[in-house]
Amino acid sequence: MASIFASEQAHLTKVYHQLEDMRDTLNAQLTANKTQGFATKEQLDQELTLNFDTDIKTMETYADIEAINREIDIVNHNHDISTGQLSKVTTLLTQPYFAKVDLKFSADEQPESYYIGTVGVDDDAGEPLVLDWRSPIAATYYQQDNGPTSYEANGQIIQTVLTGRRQFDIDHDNLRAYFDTTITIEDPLLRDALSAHNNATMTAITATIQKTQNAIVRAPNDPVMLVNGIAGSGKTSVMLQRVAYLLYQHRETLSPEDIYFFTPSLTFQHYISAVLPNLGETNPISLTWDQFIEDIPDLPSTLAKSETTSRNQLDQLIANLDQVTLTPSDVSPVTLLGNTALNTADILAIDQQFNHLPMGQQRLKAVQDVIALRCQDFLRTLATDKQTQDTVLSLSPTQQEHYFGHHVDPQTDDQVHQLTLQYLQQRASTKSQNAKAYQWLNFEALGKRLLHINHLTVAAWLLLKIFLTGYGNQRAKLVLIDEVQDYSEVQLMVLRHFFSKARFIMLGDENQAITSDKANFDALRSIFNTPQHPVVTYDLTTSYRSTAEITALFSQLADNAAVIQPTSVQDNGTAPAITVTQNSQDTMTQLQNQLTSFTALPGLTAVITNTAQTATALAASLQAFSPTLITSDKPLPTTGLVVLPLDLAKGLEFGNVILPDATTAEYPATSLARHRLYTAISRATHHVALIAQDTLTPLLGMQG
Ligand SMILES: Nc1ncnc2c1ncn2[C@@H]1O[C@H](COP(=O)(O)OP(=O)(O)OP(=O)(O)O)[C@@H](O)[C@H]1O
Repeated sequence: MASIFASEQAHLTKVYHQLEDMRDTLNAQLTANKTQGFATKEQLDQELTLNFDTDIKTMETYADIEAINREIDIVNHNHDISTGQLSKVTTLLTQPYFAKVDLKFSADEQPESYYIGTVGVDDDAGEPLVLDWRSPIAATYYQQDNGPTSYEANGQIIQTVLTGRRQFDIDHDNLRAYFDTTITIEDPLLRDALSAHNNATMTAITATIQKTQNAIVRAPNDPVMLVNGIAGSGKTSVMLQRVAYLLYQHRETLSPEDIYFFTPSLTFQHYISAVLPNLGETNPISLTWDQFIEDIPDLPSTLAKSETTSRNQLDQLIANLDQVTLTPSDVSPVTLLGNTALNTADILAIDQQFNHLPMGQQRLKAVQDVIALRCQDFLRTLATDKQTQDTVLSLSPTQQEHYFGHHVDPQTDDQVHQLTLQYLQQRASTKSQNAKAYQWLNFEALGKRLLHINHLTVAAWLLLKIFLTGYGNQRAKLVLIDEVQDYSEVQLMVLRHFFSKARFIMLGDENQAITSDKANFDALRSIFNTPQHPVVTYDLTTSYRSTAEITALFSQLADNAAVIQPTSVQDNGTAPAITVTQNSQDTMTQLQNQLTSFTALPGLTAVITNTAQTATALAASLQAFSPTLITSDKPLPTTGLVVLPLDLAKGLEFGNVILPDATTAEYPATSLARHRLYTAISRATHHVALIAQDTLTPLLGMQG
């Protein structure tokens, strides 16, 4: 054993030196590159004479500029390559690798060893020094199939034999321990990771991704994927690893700006924000549902925020749209610079020109195009107006620059007319947008008329606009929805159609549906299924977050309690503390005692309340503990006490959790309350305490 340790330490030392050499070489290259960059710039300043006197001189000048631009491009390109490489080497210098696989490719050859790290780098000879965890060979580490196994590279299945699988605990160039996981199914690295007390920010799980989780990280790129996993099963962690994996696999075609990530809260966005950067990747575009709505331009403020229209009504509306005939109340006049360019009758007449087409995108696009032409005609006529022409002729030099880009001196009537038209076009396009983007179509009025309702909802307005005009985001390639059980059917319909070209990955746990009227997973599938591409579901049933005792407590509240397993590597913890108090003073004393003991423990302590009002009131009365009251956009502190309502605790975790209002009144015997209690308890990693004044929630009857 000692000799294995010594030889692994020797290998690590060697790799570490190579990495240090690479870092020094890259730094030197970057310095040289910078010097060359300055030299090129100086050359540009000194040598380049801009001469546009004749056509030939102009062409020569352009050729010189082109040549210098090429040199600058080369310098920039070299700079980007060196910076990218340096960032990888720097990442590895904290921990060069975390695992090794020994693979035997043919019976008569010795196994080859591959060291796996957070990123990959090659040595000077172009041989892999450390393999990226996302590389094809690294799949054998995660699949954990000792003996014959295979992996896929460039579309080919490569057969091999896994003869060794070793994990390392490494700090810089210091090997602290190694574990041969072919010998034991224990996962010491996982145990270490789970006993850590870092609650303020989520950390990547690269070294310890489990087999079922790996199947999701490396899953085929199906159009719609649903990860159905119990609390703490690693849904968010796995999905972030998958994003890093997809960005690596599809580097040429997928970039972070193509990915939209729907999160439950801004606090949660802060919580996960470091994971991908630590994996060397840029975060995708993160947004909550509310941010998504706020970003929609032209959304009328009069729309109803709460959803009163059912999916069924919206399905019917969409199905019958092609039969719709526009009426005067459905359209608004088009005004240009304060003048009515087209009134409602004009617009309806244009629509009638296309009545051979069913109502829908094609027809309305045709109407839109004609309206745009008519607006141009209108401006052309306006440009003949003498007074407007005089205004143009008396524009100051600065105004001329603004409207035309240069000074003007029209000589003929025709030139004056042209300039006036240009001037009006400029003003019309910046000041009056209503000829654009179907603003002549009053979706709100149309929706109310068709649905026979007085208040149109945001979702109905959006769906109408999407189906009638093709409105939406067609650039997004991947949409991720975390905590998907908290979306209604109508919200999911909107997202599915708004991001019409995107693949979807949704993560959720029906046990954590903490508000009523949300879509269950059968409904979700019915929204996203297509005949060619049914939703592909992955189940995660092992919970990693909490001690066995806490997992047992929240598991009994699940709809599918039987399938939930605690992870076998979690150390034993302490029993949950459940206290019933007699009066409010007693409750406060219990809470303070519990806080005194919890805040002395490692990790964040959270008081999770059922409502935001209780959180605010409690935070005020617990000043002695210097609590941080978490409001929607606050990041978590690194230590101490936080007080927050359950809806803001979604997706987060805390070392120690207290539920101060575990009463019958707050958590009655309903399935919604059961889901809320399950969600609240499952936020705790190490310790949980429940306090109930008078009567404990009947949902925990067994704990009496
Ligand atoms: N393979 C793993 N290795 C190490 N830690 C893991 C692993 N899988 C999950 N965890 C840890 O378990 C905890 C829960 O993970 P995560 O938040 O991703 O789960 P989740 O299913 O999204 O949770 P929830 O739905 O309850 O909010 C995190 O601390 C995460 O680091």
